[in-house]
Amino acid sequence: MDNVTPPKPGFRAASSFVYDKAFVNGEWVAASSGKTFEVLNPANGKLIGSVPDMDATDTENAIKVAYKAFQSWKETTAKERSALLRRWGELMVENKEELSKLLTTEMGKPLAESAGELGYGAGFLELFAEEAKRVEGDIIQTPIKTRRLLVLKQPIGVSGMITPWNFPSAMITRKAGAAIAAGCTVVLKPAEDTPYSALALCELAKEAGIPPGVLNVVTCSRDNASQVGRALCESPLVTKMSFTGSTVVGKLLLQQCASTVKKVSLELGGNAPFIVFQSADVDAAVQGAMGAKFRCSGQTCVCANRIYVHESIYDEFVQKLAATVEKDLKVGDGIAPGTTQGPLINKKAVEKIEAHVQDAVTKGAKVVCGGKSKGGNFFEPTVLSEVTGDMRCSKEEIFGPIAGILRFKTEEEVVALANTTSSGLAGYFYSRDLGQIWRVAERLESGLVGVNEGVISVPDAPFGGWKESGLGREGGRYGIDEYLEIKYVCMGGLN
Ligand SMILES: NC(=O)C1=CN([C@@H]2O[C@H](COP(=O)(O)OP(=O)(O)OC[C@H]3O[C@@H](n4cnc5c(N)ncnc54)[C@H](OP(=O)(O)O)[C@@H]3O)[C@@H](O)[C@H]2O)C=CC1
Ligand SMILES: O=C(O)CCCC(=O)O
Repeated sequence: MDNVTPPKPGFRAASSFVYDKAFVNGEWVAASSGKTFEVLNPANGKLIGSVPDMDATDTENAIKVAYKAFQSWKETTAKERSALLRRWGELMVENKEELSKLLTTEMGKPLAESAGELGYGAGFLELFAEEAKRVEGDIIQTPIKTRRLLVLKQPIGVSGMITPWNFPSAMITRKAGAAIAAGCTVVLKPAEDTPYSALALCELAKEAGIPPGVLNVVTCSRDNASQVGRALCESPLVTKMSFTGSTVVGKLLLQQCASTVKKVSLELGGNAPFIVFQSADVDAAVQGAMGAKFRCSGQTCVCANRIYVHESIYDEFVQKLAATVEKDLKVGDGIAPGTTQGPLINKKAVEKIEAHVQDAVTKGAKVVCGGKSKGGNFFEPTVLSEVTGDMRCSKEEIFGPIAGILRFKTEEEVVALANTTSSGLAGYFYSRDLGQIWRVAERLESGLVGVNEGVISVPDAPFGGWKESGLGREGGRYGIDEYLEIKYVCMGGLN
């Protein structure tokens, strides 16, 4: 593997954050095959650069490095790990402007959203810097006088991670921050579309003083993703696997992890209901739907997917949502000032959204606004009325800027409809009836519930899904548990 000299540390321009090698053992390395793959800007199709197309052999090498580093990293104190994580987070904030430009360039979301993601991502490092010091064991009351019963919490070991393109920075710190705080080491594969944000984070981790081998990033193309994933899932040296992405890939990785009985965290697809009850403040619900639906051009796993509106306020809601979409949303290159809707990630995503609109219209939905591609990877933010449960946009995760609006009559009916899917990530509802707020919050079958709020993610709260939306929790004080093993120690022979 040939090493390259990275640019000098300190505050710098976005272009100097473009690292074109993978990061293993604190060094910038090429793929052992010498192969690379191209990364394109989704807004204009222009080449950003090329990064190593690593394979199973490179991954196994990175795993060995991480395993070796784990032997010393697990012996560090929580205070030491905390200080390094805190500095890593501070560096993200200090370089937020330039990192945001890089993120927008490779992923497409508007600059303001990229800056928001950088702040959110740095927030996980701050949080886990604090939580590192709160990993505490227990001394249990003993039922036998000559014994003392202790519970220790220890780092689980080398943690494999696979992250998606929609949050190329925050999904890394949400996972790696928790693992490193717990005393684990990391081998991470970012998405093919967005390796640069991951590599920039490696440089900042190095600058923060995180030792070689603790954080390793293996880049690869979509063609190599399955062999890299398999190497992580099947390695006996990797004792934890964490994935964010589609449900279909999550299920595959879960099967692969069975061979070594790894602890697995999965953050998978959603199909979030967004319910507007009769008592709701309709204007507030419209604003909530704008955030829940159109953030990241609809490409988040917690985006509102099925918008159920009570029949008595249906027409008012549809008209107000469409008017707000037309007034407030501007499609364009995320780098351009004023853009609120960047491109979708690639052509395949645009084709999927077009197919959803066509399917809905064929089955009786009406296009209230939008509905068409705008060329390249751009798609008009779209509001569809008269949507029904048999349409693809109700049954599948849309992952794009289509707001499909369904009618309902009763609370009982809509809660049952909301819970009909195999997904259970996020759910939202607007109501001013206190009894209803408690009932519905408790009855929705999802890991996250927004009550009179459309954007609810914060580093401090647990994030994760029920049913086929996932396993485990990230963020908050719960996130670090995923990277810890519990050990019961029985001390006997005492008088
Ligand atoms: N929960 C969430 O936040 C996300 C949900 N999705 C859902 O998935 C749909 C498709 O998006 P897509 O990007 O294809 O999602 P994927 O699940 O394919 O991608 C997520 C990550 O998994 C990797 N990956 C893909 N196939 C494998 C494999 N066989 N073994 C190991 N790793 C693999 C990807 O690598 P590579 O990029 O190289 O393919 C990427 O790093 C979206 O429309 C959306 O519905 C997508 C992204 C995030
Ligand atoms: O789409 C995702 O996987 C992450 C959602 C971002 C968030 O709200 O944390």
